[in-house]
Amino acid sequence: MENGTAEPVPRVGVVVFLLREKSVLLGRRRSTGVGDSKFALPGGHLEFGENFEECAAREIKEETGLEIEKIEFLTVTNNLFLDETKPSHYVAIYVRAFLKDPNQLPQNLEPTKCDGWGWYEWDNLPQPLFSPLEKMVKENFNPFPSSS
Ligand SMILES: CC(C)CCOP(=O)(O)OP(=O)(O)O
Ligand SMILES: [Mg+2]
Ligand SMILES: [Mg+2]
Ligand SMILES: [Mg+2]
Repeated sequence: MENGTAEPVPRVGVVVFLLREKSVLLGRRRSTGVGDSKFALPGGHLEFGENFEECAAREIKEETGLEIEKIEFLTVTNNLFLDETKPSHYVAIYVRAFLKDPNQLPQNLEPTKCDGWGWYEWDNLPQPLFSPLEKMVKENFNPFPSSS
């Protein structure tokens, strides 16, 4: 069917593994959409005209106030949320990044969408995880540079 109807279409999200030593930044989502009350990486919808790095930096700034650098593409996953009250379909572009200032603290700038941000050891992640991240962890995905 043509897209003129209210038919849902796949959307693109850029999701950021913001790394600090052996930890990643996670926040518990308060979402009217997908992943409500699950721990998830920061990130969001790719907006028209952005490249992946621009989207990552913008979403991190919007959500946490943090300035990031060394943004690098890692992988892409196809995520179907067909059982949700409002079915959705996201292609998730995963990047990793680092803090420009390692001492900068995250702020919760969107308290209606997130309970707050925290650094969590990759080997000791909180539960429950947002399903796309849960799947990557179960498949032993490693977001860290090989040298680390
Ligand atoms: C679900 C995810 C892969 C893409 C959308 O992320 P999000 O709901 O955090 O989007 P926004 O930050 O843009 O509101
Ligand atoms: Mg956002
Ligand atoms: Mg977001
Ligand atoms: Mg957004």
